[in-house]
Amino acid sequence: MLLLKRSTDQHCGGLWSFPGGKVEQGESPQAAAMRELQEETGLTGLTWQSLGTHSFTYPDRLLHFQLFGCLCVSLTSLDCESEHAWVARDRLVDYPMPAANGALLGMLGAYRVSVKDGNQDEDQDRE
Ligand SMILES: Nc1nc2c([nH]c(=O)n2[C@@H]2O[C@H](COP(=O)(O)OP(=O)(O)OP(=O)(O)O)[C@@H](O)[C@H]2O)c(=O)[nH]1
Repeated sequence: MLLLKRSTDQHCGGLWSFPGGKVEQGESPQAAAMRELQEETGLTGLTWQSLGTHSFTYPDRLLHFQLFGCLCVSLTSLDCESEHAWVARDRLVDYPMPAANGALLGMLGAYRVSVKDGNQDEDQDRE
């Protein structure tokens, strides 16, 4: 899984978060996820899966999340402004994240990845 370290001037600054951001007017949640991934990491995601929705209230804002999983098959375009880390699913707990992410991590349990490559199913390690 790809995590980005939030800059100190952002909401939840200094914590690790998934690539993402706010949906713009007239944009679908998946289109927003694809755009934010591209803007924040330079990557293009494939085989997008919706993993569910979650609402969380911070002291200063109410947020509605829609979480997607995708594969990033080619990493040659990786270009993150912020510090980033590729983290195995079972190590995500080692990275301090915003309070809302507790539930998001639970939703990742529904994410199953396999890439059809000829007759073989391969596990993909860049989620
Ligand atoms: N991208 C992202 N945002 C998260 C996560 N968890 C979480 O609580 N948030 C919150 O979701 C909100 C939207 O994220 P964002 O700040 O990245 O969105 P953005 O890039 O469109 O906004 P900006 O351009 O104003 O910084 C923020 O309040 C952020 O703290 C997460 O895992 N990833």
